[in-house]
Order: sequence, then structure tokens, then C-alpha cells
Amino acid sequence: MGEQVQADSIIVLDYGSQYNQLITRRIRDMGIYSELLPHTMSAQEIQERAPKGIILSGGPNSVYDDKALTIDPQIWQLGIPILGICYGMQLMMHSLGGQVQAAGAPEYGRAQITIEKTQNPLLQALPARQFVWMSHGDRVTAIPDGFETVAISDNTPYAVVADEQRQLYGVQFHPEVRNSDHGLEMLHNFAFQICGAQANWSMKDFIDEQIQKIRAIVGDRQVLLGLSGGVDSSVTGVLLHKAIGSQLTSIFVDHGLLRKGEADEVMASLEGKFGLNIIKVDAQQRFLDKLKGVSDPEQKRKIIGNEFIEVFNDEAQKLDGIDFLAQGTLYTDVIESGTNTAQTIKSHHNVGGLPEEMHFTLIEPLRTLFKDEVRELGEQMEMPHDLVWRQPFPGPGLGIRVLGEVSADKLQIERDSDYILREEIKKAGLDESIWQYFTVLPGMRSVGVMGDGRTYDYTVGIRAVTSIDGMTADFAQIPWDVLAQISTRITNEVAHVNRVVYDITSKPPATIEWE
Ligand SMILES: Nc1ncnc2c1ncn2[C@@H]1O[C@H](COP(=O)(O)OP(=O)(O)OP(=O)(O)O)[C@@H](O)[C@H]1O
Ligand SMILES: O=c1[nH]c(=O)c2[nH+]cn([C@@H]3O[C@H](COP(=O)(O)O)[C@@H](O)[C@H]3O)c2[nH]1
Ligand SMILES: NC(=O)CC[C@H](N)C(=O)O
Ligand SMILES: [Mg+2]
Repeated sequence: MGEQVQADSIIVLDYGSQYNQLITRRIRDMGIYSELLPHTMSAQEIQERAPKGIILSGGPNSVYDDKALTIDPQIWQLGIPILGICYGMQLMMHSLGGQVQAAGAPEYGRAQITIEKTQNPLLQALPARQFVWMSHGDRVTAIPDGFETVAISDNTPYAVVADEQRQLYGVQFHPEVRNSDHGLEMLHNFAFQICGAQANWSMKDFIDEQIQKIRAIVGDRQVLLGLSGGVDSSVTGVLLHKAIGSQLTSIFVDHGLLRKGEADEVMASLEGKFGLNIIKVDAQQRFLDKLKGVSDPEQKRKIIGNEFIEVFNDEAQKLDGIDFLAQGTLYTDVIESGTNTAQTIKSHHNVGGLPEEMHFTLIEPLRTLFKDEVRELGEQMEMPHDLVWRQPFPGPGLGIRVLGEVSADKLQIERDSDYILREEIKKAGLDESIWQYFTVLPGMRSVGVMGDGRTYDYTVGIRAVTSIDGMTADFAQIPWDVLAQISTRITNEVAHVNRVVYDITSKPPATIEWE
């Protein structure tokens, strides 16, 4: 192989923030390689990687807790620029001789900062007063020798601190979230001005690195891929095919929880394409049997996750000698399923819903990425536009859109109403601007009047959101006339529905799916 030029990198040490991968992707978006690493990395291990800079993430701990996550103090001496964010800043202050205490009042949300040292490289050329996003209950009350205050806020005299000599910087707020007006520029200043990194990494490098990695792990063995027809598993499939060619077999499971027409459409769009060899498994009855009598969402998710693996096991046995299971798992699935430090919001079937014991070793090349990065990857690999921009559809499918216990009758109502919604959204030309749109069947009934007769029938909910990465979302502002048409068609064409409602909540506080 020819000489390899190593891309510049900035590493992020993980202290458990919900936003930690958001930091890495902001850096990657600037064309600098970034990855999240455990906070237990030693100074020596870091030095071996030779990053241009280090970012310490936020986290739920307080530095003075018994179990607070710490840092190898040698890291301060490496001479590599360091940016501490929230907990990361507090840790820097605490560890170098400053002081951190519980603040009188916690501060969550927007806050205004005032820059006192406008020449500081981190905040250079940024407005003297600006809004940032805070989320903390502790605050710095004294800074170590060598540090100075760069910006203040009403709540803290130490909103931004710096020791330019040692290249150590701390911010109490979260520059990585979009709600911090100039946060991205601060990260940009840190990466380019302070760390002197160069933008010499791209998604293309990600593809090449993953291909090398997959080859090294798999060798001449066989891989089974869970292929749903969605963006994530299709991109995973194309990547795997590039890496290991015919050692890959894809399994598409029809679990009876797919949308109207979906099984045929998926097979038509993928079979024989991109060199993929696909086996379609009809597993409708097994999933429905397992879900009988179960109404708790988490339990349903786990049953579905387990049953997927059972199906993969059965297929693997028929094929003989399969060691690996590949899935199109993304970072959203991982963080929402809960990690050592992050809470479980919902168990995604492919992560939190997996059985405790599995015969397979998992291969998940997209595990650190967000949906919009995966789409970029798909475009890089010249996959068809419609596939790359297909709206996400969760693995547990209609199983989590029929709320409570799932039955064949309810699935029929859900399927038919969802089909009408999809048709009308497409007809109105909104299918590319709305990130995800579907109906839900809450299982509640209400009174209606149809043809002068009383009805007591189901309500269908419409959920439609705009989003970039699925981590946060807004309800989509569908024009009234389109909503009216959808409502009329659903009540007229779907038996046992006499009411249609529109979900007008964002995420947070709601989530995109109802279960
Ligand atoms: N019906 C299915 N058959 C086989 N594997 C599936 C199925 N549904 C989901 N999976 C597996 O679970 C993973 C996670 O599902 P998820 O819905 O997040 O991704 P996707 O379907 O690939 O993409 P999208 O988010 O666009 O729907 C998939 O990438 C795939 O590996
Ligand atoms: O493959 C998946 N398995 C799951 O178990 C799962 N749960 C939610 N989703 C999808 O993830 C995104 C965020 O969803 P929520 O806001 O509902 O948590 C949305 O796009 C959801 O459709 C899932 N995808
Ligand atoms: N978001 C954070 O990093 C919070 C840090 C710390 N737990 C605090 O409450 O101040
Ligand atoms: Mg899917």
C-alpha cells in the first residue's frame, strides 16, 4: 500500500453528556476527524494518537461527588490544546486548583454572555454579547493560577475562562448545540486557530477506513445483514459489499408490522441491486404470536428485538458458518437505548432490545453517525436519491404505532390510514420537506355520527415532524387543506375510524414515535 497521510484529529473524552457525539460530528463537519473516547484514557495513550486538540465533554456528575469521573492529570501537561465544556470545564478548574460548588440556582436554557477579553482566540471576532445554551447545577467559584476570565454571564463570573499560555480553555455552556448562537464558530476557532488543525478528513475517508476495518475483522468468514430497505441498513449493505463482496448475505424480515405494500417495494428496490443477495423471511405469525397480550411499550420493543435475533439465528443455521451479524445501527439508537452514563429513553430494538446472549458478533459501521451523515455517505456512494432520502421507519414498525396490545384488526386500521396519509403528503409535494410522517392508533374510542347513526369508534393520530438528525424535532406545519383532505379520506375510507387528530408537540418534550 502507498504512503498513508494521517488526517488531523481532535478527540473528545466522554463524561456522559447526551450531546457528546454531537461534539464529534461538529468537528467532523469541519473536515477534521473526531472520535469519542473513554475519559479513562491515559496521557500516554492520548499522546500515541497525536491529536491536534482534546475536548472534555459535559456530564451529569458533580466534580466533588465521590464517584465523579476524573482525568489523568498528566493530560494537562501534554502541551495539546484542551477545551472543557460544562462538566469538562468544571473538571479542569477543580483539577488545577480552582473551585467548583453547587450554584444557588441551576441554569437550564438560554443565557446571555458578555465577552470581556475580545482578543481571546476562542471568541475572536464574535459579538460582545450573545446567547448561549446552559445546562448546569454547579458553577466555578475560583479559577486556578494562570487562568483569566474571558466572558461572564449573569449567573457566573466564569462563563468562559482561558490560560492562553498552556492553551487550556473552558466554557460553562454548550457550544455544540444549535441554541448557542455562535457555538459553532467557537468550536471552529478552537479547532483551527488554537489547535492549528487542518481540514483534511472527509466522509470518503470514513468509507475507506470502515472498509479496511471490516476486512480486518471479518477475514474470510461470513456476515449476515439485517436489511430493512431503510437508509441505514442499505448504506451498511453497500459498504459491506464493497468490503467483503459475496461473503455477505442480507436478510429482510417481514414481521407483519410493515406498512402497506412495503415488503414488495423493498424487494423490488433492492433485490439484485448493489450486488446484494437478499433472503426474504416471512415471519408474520411468529411476531404476532409473541406480541399477543403484551401492551407495555418497553416489553414490546424487547420482544421484537429478541424475535429479530431468533429469525437471524434460524437463517444463519440454514446457511451454516455465519459468525457476524451486521445492522444499520446509528448513534441515536445507541444513546436513546441508554449507556453507562446516559438514561434509557426507549430501547431501540437493535440495541436495547437485543437478547443478553447472542451467537453473533455485531458489525455496526454507522454506530457513531447521525442520520444526516449516513445520508451523506449514501450520496457519496452514489446510491439512488429516493433510497437515501427515504423517510425513516423504525425496526419494530407498526408494532409501536398501534399503541398497547397489537392485533391483526388494529394493524389493518393503522396500515390503511398510514397509506392514505403517505399518498396525500406525496400528492401535496411535501414528502421531501417533512422528515417523517405516519399515523398512530392510540386504541381509544370516541362517539361520532355518520349517516345519521351513532358510532363509537377509533381515533387515528397523525404525526409529522421536521428534523435533521432525529435527536430533536418540530411538528411539521402541514397546510390546513392538506390535513382536511387526509382527515376526510381516513374517516371515509378506513372502517372503524370516526376521528382524526394532529399531534402538535415537538421533541423534546415528546419523542417522534408515540411508544
Ligand atoms: N424488517 C427488517 N428486516 C431486517 N432487518 C431489519 C428490519 N428492520 C430493521 N432491521 C435492522 O435494524 C436496524 C435499525 O433499524 P432502523 O429502522 O433504525 O434502520 P433502517 O431501517 O436501516 O433505516 P431507517 O432509519 O431509514 O428506517 C436496521 O438498520 C436493520 O439492520
Ligand atoms: O430502528 C429503530 N428501532 C427502534 O426501536 C426505534 N424507535 C424509534 N426509532 C426511530 O428513531 C427516531 C427517533 O425516534 P424517537 O424520537 O421516537 O425516539 C425516529 O426516526 C424513530 O422512528 C427506531 N428505529
Ligand atoms: N451539563 C453538564 O456538564 C453539567 C455539569 C454538572 N453536572 C452541573 O450540573 O453543573
Ligand atoms: Mg427502518
